[in-house]
Amino acid sequence: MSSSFDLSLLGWHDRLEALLPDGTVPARVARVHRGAAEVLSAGGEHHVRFGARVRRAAADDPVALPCVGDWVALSPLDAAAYEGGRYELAAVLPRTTAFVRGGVSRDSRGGLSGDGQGQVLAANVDVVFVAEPSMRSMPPEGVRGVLPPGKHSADLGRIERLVALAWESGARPVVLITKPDLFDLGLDDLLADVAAAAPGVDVHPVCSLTGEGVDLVRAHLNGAHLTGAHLTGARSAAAGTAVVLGPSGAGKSTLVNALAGVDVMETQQVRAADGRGRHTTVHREMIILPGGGLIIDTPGIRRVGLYDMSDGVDRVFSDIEELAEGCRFSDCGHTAEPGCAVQEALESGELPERRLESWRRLRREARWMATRTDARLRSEETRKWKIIHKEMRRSGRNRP
Ligand SMILES: Nc1nc2c(ncn2[C@@H]2O[C@H](COP(=O)(O)OP(=O)(O)OP(=O)(O)O)[C@@H](O)[C@H]2O)c(=O)[nH]1
Ligand SMILES: [Zn+2]
Repeated sequence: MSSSFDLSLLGWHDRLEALLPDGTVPARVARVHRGAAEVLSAGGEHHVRFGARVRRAAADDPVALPCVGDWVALSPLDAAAYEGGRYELAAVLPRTTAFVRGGVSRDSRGGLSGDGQGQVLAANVDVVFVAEPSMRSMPPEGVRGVLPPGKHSADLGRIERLVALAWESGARPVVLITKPDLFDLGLDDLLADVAAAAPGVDVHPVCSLTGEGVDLVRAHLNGAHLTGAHLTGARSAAAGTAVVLGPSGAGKSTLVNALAGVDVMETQQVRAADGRGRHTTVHREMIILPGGGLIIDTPGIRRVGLYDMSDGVDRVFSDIEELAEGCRFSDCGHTAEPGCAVQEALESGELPERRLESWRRLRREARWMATRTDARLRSEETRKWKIIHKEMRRSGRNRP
């Protein structure tokens, strides 16, 4: 536990300095266990327990629980007070962005307001790389038969969903078209289609095998492209924090290896016949890149595609939202209503049918997710109270 870190390589910047309580030491959470965390401070790696204030806050609202990516304040402990640790985790510094599952909304100023039931999966992520392979052997869901040669099979709906999630978290999405070497013909078409599906989002091809485009990815992490409002005041060269989302076999681990310059993650040989990878496992939750910047990769983040994204959906489909403002009726369903600007755009070809359907599907899904999360939490709550009541009855019986 001795290697030390230059905190700016972990993304520490001046604005955070001002938020640090007196007498505490800054650190970044690399991993969380029950009631404790592994953190990186300038002095090295520490295992720290949550202090009383952190535990109390988390009992009121799980969103207050420290999570991977959090900047935290450590309080020194004297050796007698706590054997086995030199610090305790005294406070979580305000988050700039957060991947949250369930029960939390973002207020108008971008802050998080929990309803006591959400869970933060990763905090202070600046960039979300959405990896989509340039080709794959299987036709997209619902499409039967062999794909015509030269026509790409990128899943635009999936890209839209992941970009929506990125916006929802407060981070900036960047779409990476992986394995471009397997599909040079038609790559321009693919890039154009993806750009149309994710307006306002950078789209780059990146080949982890030849290294082409990897520097561009790195540049997004090294502050060269960091322009988000939440970063104003930050040193321009501050190292960025990223997550990589995308389907299994998209080449996420290979890309992280290429960025890190070493095999931090195990990748498997491509199955030559179909270009699809086999599932690979994660070995570390936070990968610190040599040139600065880091990648957070946790099981929770890997499943993030399943979670709530209602605001993000509105943003990724801002073109449709804008069109809808031109509809005659404010509650227009965009089907057969008179004066529907969305239908007009569809007829003129300005709006692809696929995109409107994707929007409808994701909105339905986001709504369904929200109700399902609520239902699950309600039943968990009921179960918890049943246990508590049972224990109260039992301890009542045992009383002399
Ligand atoms: N041709 C080519 N193959 C690549 C490229 N990048 C990755 N691959 C291969 O694609 C396969 C899958 O890559 P991984 O990095 O394991 O994919 P992943 O997205 O991490 O997959 P999961 O861990 O299952 O989520 C591996 O066999 C890689 O060698 C690329 O740029 N070009
Ligand atoms: Zn309409």
